[in-house]
Amino acid sequence: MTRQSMVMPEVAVPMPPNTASLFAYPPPRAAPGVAVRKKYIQAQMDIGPGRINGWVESMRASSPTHAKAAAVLAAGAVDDERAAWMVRHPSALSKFDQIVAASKGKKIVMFLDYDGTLSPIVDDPDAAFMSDTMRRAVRRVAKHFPTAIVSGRCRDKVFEFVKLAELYYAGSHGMDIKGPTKASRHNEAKAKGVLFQPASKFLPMIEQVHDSLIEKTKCIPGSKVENNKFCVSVHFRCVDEKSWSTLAEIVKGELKEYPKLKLTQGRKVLEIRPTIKWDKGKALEFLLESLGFADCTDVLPVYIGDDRTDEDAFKVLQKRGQGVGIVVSKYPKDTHASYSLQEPAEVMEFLLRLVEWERLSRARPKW
Ligand SMILES: O=P(O)(O)OC[C@H]1O[C@H](O[C@H]2O[C@H](CO)[C@@H](O)[C@H](O)[C@H]2O)[C@H](O)[C@@H](O)[C@@H]1O
Repeated sequence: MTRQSMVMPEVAVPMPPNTASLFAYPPPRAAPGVAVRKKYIQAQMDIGPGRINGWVESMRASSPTHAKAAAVLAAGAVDDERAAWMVRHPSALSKFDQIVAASKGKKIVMFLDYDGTLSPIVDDPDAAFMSDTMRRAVRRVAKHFPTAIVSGRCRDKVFEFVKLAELYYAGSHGMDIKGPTKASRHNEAKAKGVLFQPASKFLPMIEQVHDSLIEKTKCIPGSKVENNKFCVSVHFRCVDEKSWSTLAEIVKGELKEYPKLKLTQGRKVLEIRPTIKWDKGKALEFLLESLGFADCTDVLPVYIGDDRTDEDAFKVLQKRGQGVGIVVSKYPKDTHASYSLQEPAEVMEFLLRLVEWERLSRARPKW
């Protein structure tokens, strides 16, 4: 494997210090000193067993309300920070030619997160529908490149949203992987029929936790507990901030009873999952291997995602020195991705450009 196959923006700007965690926007630019900023970054790390105040701070930082972030942007308060971030993580659209040039002689394999990447973030997780135009774009991508959806959601649920049988699906943050059920020209590879569930022994435990949390959170208006099969999501997007500490106490209390489970955090969601060493990054590696690209230099994995859990996949690409990581975000955030796109609409534009480029390059005479 050569370092040359990792596609980095041409601008030679060093990565920011590796804090290993993704932090949300807006950072406290007006903060007078390092201490405040440190506290802010700390609050964004995965929640440890610490005090409830720390939990609540972390919950607050997990995803800014769009109104708040937009207001800060409108005030021009973070223009410099954003411009600097865009230099380090340029738009995958503006650097499209650079990205496709790097794919010369290589097979592109596409990995797509679902929420916040293919569908916009909405209040009700059950209503995070994907538009028909996005579905058409993903279908077209999958005609040209092996394509996988990698999501924190239960695999069946994400399939209900995406509805494309020709794709690979990795649900429960990669803990539930299944190959396509519909034939396509990429399916002859070894991944056909693959089913991989490294956390299957946790299924009864997750069921118990889910049922118990449904009961215990009934008293908190707006909270929602989602069964993602091998993990449980506790949503607080619609919970009044005054009740966040109560919700955190409940989740913390539940975790105490299950030392084999741990807590991570997504966008306004607390996620309980097995302590096994498996994540979206491992799922990406597993799928590449299943597709027959384990130690190949002629493959270019492209991973697009918006969440902290997608950072595990970006880190894998970085470590392999291979591929293109694209973070979906309107706001600066600490990331291991090389490029950025602002929102699902831009993701769609990128996917369609890729399809068009592939179509034209096939038609082009090769001399
Ligand atoms: O890996 P992903 O596909 O990005 O899934 C991560 C979580 O996404 C969903 O929650 C998020 O989107 C919801 C709908 O827009 C939003 O209401 C919620 O606040 C977000 O956290 C999903 O419901 C979770 O189960 C996933 O873990």
